[in-house]
Amino acid sequence: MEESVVPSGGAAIEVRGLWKIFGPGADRLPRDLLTRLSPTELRERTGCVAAVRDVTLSVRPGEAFVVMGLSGSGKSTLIRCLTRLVEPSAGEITIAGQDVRTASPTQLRQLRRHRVSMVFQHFGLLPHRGVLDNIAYGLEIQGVPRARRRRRAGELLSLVGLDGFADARPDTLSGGMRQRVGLARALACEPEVLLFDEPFSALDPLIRRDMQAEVTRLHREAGTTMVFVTHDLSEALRLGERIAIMRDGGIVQLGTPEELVGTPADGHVAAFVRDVPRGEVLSLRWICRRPRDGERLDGPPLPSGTVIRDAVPTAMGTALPIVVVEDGRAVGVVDRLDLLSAMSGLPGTGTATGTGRV
Ligand SMILES: Nc1ncnc2c1ncn2[C@@H]1O[C@H](COP(=O)(O)OP(=O)(O)OP(=O)(O)O)[C@@H](O)[C@H]1O
Repeated sequence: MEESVVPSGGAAIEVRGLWKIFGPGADRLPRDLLTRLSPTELRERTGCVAAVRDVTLSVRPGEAFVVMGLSGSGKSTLIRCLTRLVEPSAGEITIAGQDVRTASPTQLRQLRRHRVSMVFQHFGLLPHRGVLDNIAYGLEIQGVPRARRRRRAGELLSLVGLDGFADARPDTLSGGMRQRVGLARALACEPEVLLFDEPFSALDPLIRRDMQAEVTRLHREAGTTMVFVTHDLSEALRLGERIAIMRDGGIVQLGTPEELVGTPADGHVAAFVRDVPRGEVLSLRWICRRPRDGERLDGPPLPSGTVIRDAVPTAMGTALPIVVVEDGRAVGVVDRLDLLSAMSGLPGTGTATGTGRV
């Protein structure tokens, strides 16, 4: 094992106490000053910006993880710090088993070429090369022989649905097609971790949905760890198994879509998720409650992971409470009123808060 390859406790990405300060004398600012001052005070007193502010997070192998926040909240800086495209001011980062902060230039190069790929909003394609050669570019840098890299690039070309465009120049393609080329190029190297910085925000809404579905499919099939940066909540909910919401460089809440929608940590998160259709995100696991005295328990069973919307037809077909089942065991009940109140965001009649499980 190389010297700076450290165990990361099984995580694909481990970030601890990460800071990135931009501005005059940024790296000489004492830590207690940084933690004491609000973002505005820091800017006014020192002229510096804490783009990333004491971020700690851990991404599991094979997880689809989203970093979300408004413009200027620090998402891009955070994701760029992961491979030191932006040099962090302080903190620890381990990615694909590599201690990034102590990595030598050679180790960093190896990491970026072989193990971690990045897909950018503006594609980053080489304009003078055809599609196939663009896809093969990462393999070329790795020193893969020409015949092998062209064969692999050809496979990826098919995978992203661009058969027949091997020789086309990027500027003759639509935005969606160019993003597919960017994605194929990132996938060609079979990275352990894929980082996406607002990959779909330059695309039309329909193409954007196609690409999101494509990436979700690839994620399911290949199981690659993926981190997405986005400012779009519906994209975050569609792609992310867990979502970190950033504000002023820090993480305000990190959780599953259900946790963010069901129990937003503060007014900022609540404002973000206010318009989310709760019936499409919250599951029966979240809203089920203990049976009341005398309540019948011979109603139809449904798995606890069923989202509310999908439970509606069953609820319509019975007057009895639905029995919520997990691992072959009843964990609670929900009736029509519980479903309605959960969908509307109003408090239920019983204890349907996710805490009332049997
Ligand atoms: N190179 C830089 N020099 C100085 N300040 C910077 C630099 N890069 C980013 N910042 C500042 O750091 C903060 C976070 O920026 P960042 O681009 O990471 O946010 P973001 O959430 O990705 O926003 P966007 O979605 O608009 O890209 C902002 O206040 C930004 O102005």
